[in-house]
Amino acid sequence: MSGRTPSLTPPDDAARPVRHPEAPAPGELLGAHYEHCFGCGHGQPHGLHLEARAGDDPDAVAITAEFTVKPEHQGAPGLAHGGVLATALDETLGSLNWLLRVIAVTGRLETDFVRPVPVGTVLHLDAEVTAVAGRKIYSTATGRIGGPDGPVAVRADALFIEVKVDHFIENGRPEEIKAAMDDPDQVRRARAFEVNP
Ligand SMILES: CCCCCCCCCCCCCCCC(=O)SCCNC(=O)CCNC(=O)[C@H](O)C(C)(C)COP(=O)(O)OP(=O)(O)OC[C@H]1O[C@@H](n2cnc3c(N)ncnc32)[C@H](O)[C@@H]1OP(=O)(O)O
Repeated sequence: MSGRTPSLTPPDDAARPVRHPEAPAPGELLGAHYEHCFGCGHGQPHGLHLEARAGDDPDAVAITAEFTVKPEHQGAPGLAHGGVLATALDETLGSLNWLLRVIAVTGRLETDFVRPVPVGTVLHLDAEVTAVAGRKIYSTATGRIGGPDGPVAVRADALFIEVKVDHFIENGRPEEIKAAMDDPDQVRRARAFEVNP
């Protein structure tokens, strides 16, 4: 059974998350935040190509996402690699921050693997921010198989930490940082760094 560690439990004075007024509308596809992202980028041939959508409840900071397990995502024969499934959860949880319009990175990700996930399966994910305390964003995600209401195969609790854009500029490899910053498309440039255009 899942036993969440104390650092994933929001403090008593944590705030309810608030969807940014300019967040994507309920049901809207989020698209890739960065074309070379392993989780969502369209320019990554072996990536997950995860497609995330803003959740239907306008009062919740929530999203849904889908990821199809391909042969290149195997661990055991015919089954998804656990690390790939954790990546799908991480990417889905990371996409939530676009609804808050906050730049944040994963600090902690705790994953339960409940059922094996065969190649060819569509993993139906849903994720929600549960609380915000200063720079700390608490969120949770579930992945189901056989349909959006199917049995749970994976789930995760996470703590994301808000960072400044300097986090990427100071730590990323200069070639990719320069290419992302030089992108003439303002919205794409902003999304690569998950900031307001
Ligand atoms: C050109 C390309 C551009 C691309 C632009 C992309 C931009 C859009 C990104 C979206 C991407 C999506 C993809 C999926 C999301 C990833 O996979 S992100 C990648 C994986 N994550 C990382 O690389 C993070 C690596 N870690 C770090 O850089 C640093 O440890 C962190 C997380 C920034 C924290 O360091 P810090 O800012 O010095 O924070 P610190 O003061 O230590 O801690 C702040 C608070 O958080 C708590 N905390 C920090 N870490 C932890 C932890 N691991 N566990 C528990 N508590 C923690 C501290 O206890 C502290 O709590 P309080 O004392 O305030 O109560």
